[in-house]
Parts: sequence; C-alpha cells; structure tokens
Amino acid sequence: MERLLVLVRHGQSEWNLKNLFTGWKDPDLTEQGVAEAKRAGQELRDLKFAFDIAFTSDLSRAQRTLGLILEELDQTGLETIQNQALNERDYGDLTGMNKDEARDKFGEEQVHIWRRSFDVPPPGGESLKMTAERVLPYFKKEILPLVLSGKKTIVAAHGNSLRALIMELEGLTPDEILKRELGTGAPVIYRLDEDGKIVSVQDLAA
Ligand SMILES: O=C(O)[C@@H](CO)OP(=O)(O)O
Repeated sequence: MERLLVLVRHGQSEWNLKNLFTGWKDPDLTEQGVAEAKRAGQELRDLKFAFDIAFTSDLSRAQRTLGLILEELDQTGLETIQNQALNERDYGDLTGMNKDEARDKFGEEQVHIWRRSFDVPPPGGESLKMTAERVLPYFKKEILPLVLSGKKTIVAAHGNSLRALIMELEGLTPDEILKRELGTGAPVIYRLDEDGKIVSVQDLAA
C-alpha cells in the first residue's frame, strides 16, 4: 500500500511580492503565484498523481493554490478540509511591516532572530516552536492517520506551518529546519512506511 503525503507552500502572495510580514493576514496570490500553483498542479499531473483528500489552512493564498492544483489534476470536487491549525505563523506586531524597514528599525540581527530562531517569538506573535505546538497535534490526529491508512493526501499551507511539519517528519533539529527555505508553489512528496517513517522524499523545487 502506498502512503503518500504531498506538502505544498502557497504560490507567491501580494505581500510576499511587497516584502511584508504576512502571518495571519489574508492577501491573495499574485499573477506569478497563480502561475506557480498551476505549474505545481501540472508537475503533479505529469507524475500521475490523484489524491483522496486535501487539507489547507483558513487563509486564501493556500486555499487558492490548492484549488489551482486540483484544477490541473481534474480533481476540483476533492474532499478538502480547512483548518486554522495549518495557518502561517502569527507574526504579531510585525504583521504588515516591510521586512527591510523592520531591519532598519530593529537591526538585522534582531529581525533574523524573529524570523528564523526556533523559540523566540516576534512581539505579540508565534515562534516556530509555538507554531509547531498547534500544527503537530492537528497533523497527528487528523492527517497522519489518513495517510497511514492509504489515503493519498495533499496539504497546501505556509512556509512556517510546513517547516513545523517537515521538522517532525524528517526528524530535523531546530538548526536544520531553520535553514530550510520552502519555495512558493513547490511540492515536496513524501512516501511513508506503516509507522510514518520516511521511505522517500522528493522536493520538486530541487
Ligand atoms: O511573512 C510571512 O508570513 C513569512 C512567509 O512569507 O515570512 P518569513 O519568511 O519571514 O517567515
């Protein structure tokens, strides 16, 4: 039995393009983001993927990315579950701020710590650790059992909510996961064994 899990970060959003901290804000995809999502769908179609269930966050950029992928796969009616647990890390007071302006205001190092340390949250927001503490229980309860039962599953979500998932799946240390940048609209394909251990990983961005 195949146990397939595909993770995909949303395509470029309006706020990715404007270089703004996004978090739980809900900007739409850019034209480039739409094209990235379509290309992801085409790549999965070329690899002959057909899914049994889809999960996404409650943010439009991830939902729309998933919708565009499913269109390419001719699977627009696929059962899809949306949950806030898969949302991007909440950037708190940084939300909406330009990333370069934040560096000017708070210093390069402080901004890097907020963006890429494991357990230092930005003011009023979530660290990657806090993000993992909501993503992982949801994944273990709602998603993983379906994957292990043979349901081919796609999860369309966000840079940091997917980092939390990848850290768990691949058994990475905080240092290792923080160096991992996920391309917009680039699927990562996992095949798992019956215990949820990785049999193979294929990153279509690579
Ligand atoms: O702004 C955000 O919400 C995220 C993802 O785009 O940014 P960062 O790469 O800084 O975690």
